[in-house]
Amino acid sequence: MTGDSRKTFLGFDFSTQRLKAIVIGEDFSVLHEADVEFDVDLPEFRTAGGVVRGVERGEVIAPPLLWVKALDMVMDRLVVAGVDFSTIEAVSGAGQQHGSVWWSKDAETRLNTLSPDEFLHTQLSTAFVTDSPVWMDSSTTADCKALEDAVGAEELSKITGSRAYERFTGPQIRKMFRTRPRVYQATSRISLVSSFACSLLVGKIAPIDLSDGSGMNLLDIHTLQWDDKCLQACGDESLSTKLGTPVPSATVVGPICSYFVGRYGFKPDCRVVAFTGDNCSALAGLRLRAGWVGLSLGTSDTLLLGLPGPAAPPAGHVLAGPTPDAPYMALLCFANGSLTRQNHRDRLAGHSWDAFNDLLTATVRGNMGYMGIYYDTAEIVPRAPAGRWLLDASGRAAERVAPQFEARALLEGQALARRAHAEDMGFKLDKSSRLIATGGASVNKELLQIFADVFDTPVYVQDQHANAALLGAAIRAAEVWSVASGTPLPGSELNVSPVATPYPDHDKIYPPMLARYRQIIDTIPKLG
Ligand SMILES: Nc1ncnc2c1ncn2[C@@H]1O[C@H](COP(=O)(O)OP(=O)(O)O)[C@@H](O)[C@H]1O
Ligand SMILES: O=C(CO)[C@@H](O)[C@H](O)COP(=O)(O)O
Repeated sequence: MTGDSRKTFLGFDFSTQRLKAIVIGEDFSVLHEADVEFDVDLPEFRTAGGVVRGVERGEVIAPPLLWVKALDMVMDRLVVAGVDFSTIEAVSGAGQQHGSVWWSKDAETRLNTLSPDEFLHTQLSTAFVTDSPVWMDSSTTADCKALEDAVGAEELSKITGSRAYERFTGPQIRKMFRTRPRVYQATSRISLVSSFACSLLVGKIAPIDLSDGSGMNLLDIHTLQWDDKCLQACGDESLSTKLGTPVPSATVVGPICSYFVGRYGFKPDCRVVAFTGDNCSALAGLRLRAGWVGLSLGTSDTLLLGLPGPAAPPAGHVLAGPTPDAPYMALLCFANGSLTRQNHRDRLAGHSWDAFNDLLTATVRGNMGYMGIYYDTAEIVPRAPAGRWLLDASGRAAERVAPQFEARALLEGQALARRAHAEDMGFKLDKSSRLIATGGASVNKELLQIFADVFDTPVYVQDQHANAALLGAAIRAAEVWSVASGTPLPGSELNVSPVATPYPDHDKIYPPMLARYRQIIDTIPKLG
């Protein structure tokens, strides 16, 4: 459709299990969508849940070529969906946080000279020196300790907004520097998953944005620059060059590269806006108001809150925010989210969420005293190894428990954990609060009902789209383009609708369970 005057905006989400793409109009309405599920659509990479378990305990990686191949695949699906790429004014994206991409010495040249006649993955087959450690990796406990010893645990939290966490990129870089020095030396640049994905779109190594950059234990969230002490503790003098200078999230990184112009028909002046972390993008997509807390139910479960200024939390994280409305944000992440729910759904009810929900409704709130903690993968909050604890009403380990009690124990246990640790981090929740749920599991009303009862607050979902990170990516592209080009856009307000409100007796059931949850986690083993 040449000469079409519509303006559209493209967003990507390179999340843990899939790559999603969305095209929105000037009013932010959704025009087209496509996605690529890594395990199903790219079986040659042999991922399970989008990742590969490494040989070492706690090691979790993903091959960057998987994401490269997925990009061409999702683009082809957008073509089939009828997208006219010549109307796209700007592109942005989100990526799973903390994962690092290790570029080889010739990567920049390869990115600069991409030919539209060949697939990206054939042209970039030698662009990476190793697989990417991702956010589920928990193999860097020794590096976290070394970083905290070098900087001071509280000082690190003051500077970077987080104590040292296994999945954070600084400790991951330190492990690479320590255990695989040749890989470290052979690396020209280190990207986050978000800035790596952006690099493919701009045909050069794109800068790390400040919001996702705050998930590394390397950035001073006050000065918004790399902190020298943290850099020294994690690598050598070449580390700041390998990372490049971080930029505000609202930066136009460049025009789209000629590969996308030649292959898909983008305009040469289509702008690429810095990509950010998926949770940062979700915060942008949810456009949270005061008192609203975001609940992202993707592979991980996260709680999100906009903050007016930086803070030094004892647990959880404070990041630079992704938009001017949210200069800072609080984030609490639980590793055992949807994949853990899905594993136990398969075990207890077969492959159907409806059958799993039937189990949930076959037992009462409070679950006759059965409580469970299910960590299929090492947990982040609290820091604990994989394990499973199921207790009966008298506090004894329960065995051979009927599936309905297990199903509810799993979900009530998860919701109680989210609430307890949110309180510990200082998330303010009261009757006037709202939880705004997003991500794959936010379509499950039985699950959201449990969160409403445990949190003593109604749960809402966004009307426009179930995936705020993806929508947020396209909205960020539109908003940054609008400012940069001086072209006002009509945009649209966020509409949310209530899907679950607390039952009247919830406050008799869940506060005692919350106290019991705290006692139980005191007794389970901890990482480190
Ligand atoms: N009806 C449902 N109830 C609970 N969870 C669901 C439901 N439908 C999908 N999911 C979960 O959503 C998850 C994917 O969510 P998504 O936000 O796409 O993840 P990510 O962004 O991390 O790749 C799957 O692991 C699946 O278990
Ligand atoms: O580690 C974190 C946040 O700190 C995770 O939330 C990742 O960002 C993965 O996100 P999802 O794929 O689960 O949305």
